[in-house]
Amino acid sequence: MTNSPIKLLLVDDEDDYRRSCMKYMQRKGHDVQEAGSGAQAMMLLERGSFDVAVLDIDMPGMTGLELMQRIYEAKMDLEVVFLTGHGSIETAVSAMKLGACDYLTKPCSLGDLEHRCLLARDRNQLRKENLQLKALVSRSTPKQKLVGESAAMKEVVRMIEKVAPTGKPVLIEGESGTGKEVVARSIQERSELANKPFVTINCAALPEQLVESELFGHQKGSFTGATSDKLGLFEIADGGTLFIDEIGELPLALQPKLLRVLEDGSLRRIGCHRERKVKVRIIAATNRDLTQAVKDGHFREDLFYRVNVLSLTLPPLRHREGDVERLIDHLLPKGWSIDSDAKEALMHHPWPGNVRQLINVIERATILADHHDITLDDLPSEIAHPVDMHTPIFNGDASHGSASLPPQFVVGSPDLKVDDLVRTHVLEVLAKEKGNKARTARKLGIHRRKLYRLLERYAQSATAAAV
Ligand SMILES: Nc1ncnc2c1ncn2[C@@H]1O[C@H](COP(=O)(O)OP(=O)(O)OP(=O)(O)O)[C@@H](O)[C@H]1O
Repeated sequence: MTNSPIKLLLVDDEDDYRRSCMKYMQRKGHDVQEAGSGAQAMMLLERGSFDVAVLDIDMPGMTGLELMQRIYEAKMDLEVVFLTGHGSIETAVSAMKLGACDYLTKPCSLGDLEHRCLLARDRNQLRKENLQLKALVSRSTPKQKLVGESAAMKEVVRMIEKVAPTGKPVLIEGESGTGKEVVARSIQERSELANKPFVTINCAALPEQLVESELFGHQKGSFTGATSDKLGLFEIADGGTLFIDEIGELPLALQPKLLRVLEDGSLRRIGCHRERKVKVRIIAATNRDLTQAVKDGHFREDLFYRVNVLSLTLPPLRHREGDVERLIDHLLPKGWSIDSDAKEALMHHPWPGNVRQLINVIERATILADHHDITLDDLPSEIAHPVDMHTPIFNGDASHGSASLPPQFVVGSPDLKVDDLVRTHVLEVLAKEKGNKARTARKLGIHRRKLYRLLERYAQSATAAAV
């Protein structure tokens, strides 16, 4: 049992008893509020957050039992301890059935009441931790090693060690696939919150309408499809770390809500008036230039300063000297080898998709290779036989207004599919924009979410083709 202060609500219509209780609990260091009626208690419950409520059963107006019913229906996450007079044990049993965790018969010693409240508070915390653990188990990924010995990566590790123990918000910038999530986890592992929840959300991967309910939760019935109360990720991460990936994609309308949580830890679930308090460390990541997004009016300046207290930039893989080779050694499965030509080709590739792309290429090669040895033949042709990226793709016969494309892509050829053309163009632009999806989408004139969907489809069809 911990002795930290309990956030306590005392509800009793007997003024003298309630006040002496309140004085006693305050002397013991607890954070106490009082209510002389069920209605007044309900107001306080809707406004603040409590660990435990002590309710007297026999009150005029709304009885303790009715109040308990309201607490139960609103699914408030607090524990209830009942106070009952002699002869009302049966009522106390009904209260327990409604979910109260303990009851005491009046008159009782204040020391005993405090002891029961401490037990109730511990139970409340256990229940919360249980929820957090469940969320963690379903979302967690195994610990990942941050491979890299280049000067650029040594600087990243130095920064991780500096920012980790501060507990302050961190903004991680870097191209897609450079390892921003791995770095976020490694900051958490080196912080005081290492054993607390680490919860992640990717703002670009979710439809806009879902981001709000994922982050802040919702109340049953607050919109079509809200069939039950839902805890938001902020509440699940309470006491721990929330990693917000692609924060630049957070809808403008939601940004003030995030700003509030960052300012004083308060939030409201969708459709709920009750304010809740959370304590969460934010680590955000972006592959978009947030300063530019602020200038363009897509990202609030005040929020930018809140998330950008400390920042860290991940270099693209092509700027990490010697790390491609180290990563190859790390990624090759036990008992596998790679011949020198294939290794050379990998080391000379510019890796617009960074480490993630290298992982995919090696995975694909291990599917295609014979005898556990990767050769040039097992690598995608643009890596095994690179063409000069600066050679224009559309450099052909201008009089026909058509382009000279690689042989398999002759415009007008009956075998040429529109999908293949689109795919090639999308990937070329992505490579030219060095993996930056925001710029690629802008260049292509499509929304970023559309680009994400296309890339996901290409990745799936590449895996299917390899198999
Ligand atoms: N230095 C590294 N050592 C080992 N694995 C790494 C390293 N960097 C990245 N990875 C791996 O590369 C993949 C992509 O990393 P991650 O998801 O962290 O990138 P990201 O920058 O967050 O990408 P995005 O911007 O697309 O969300 C993951 O499988 C991760 O484990």
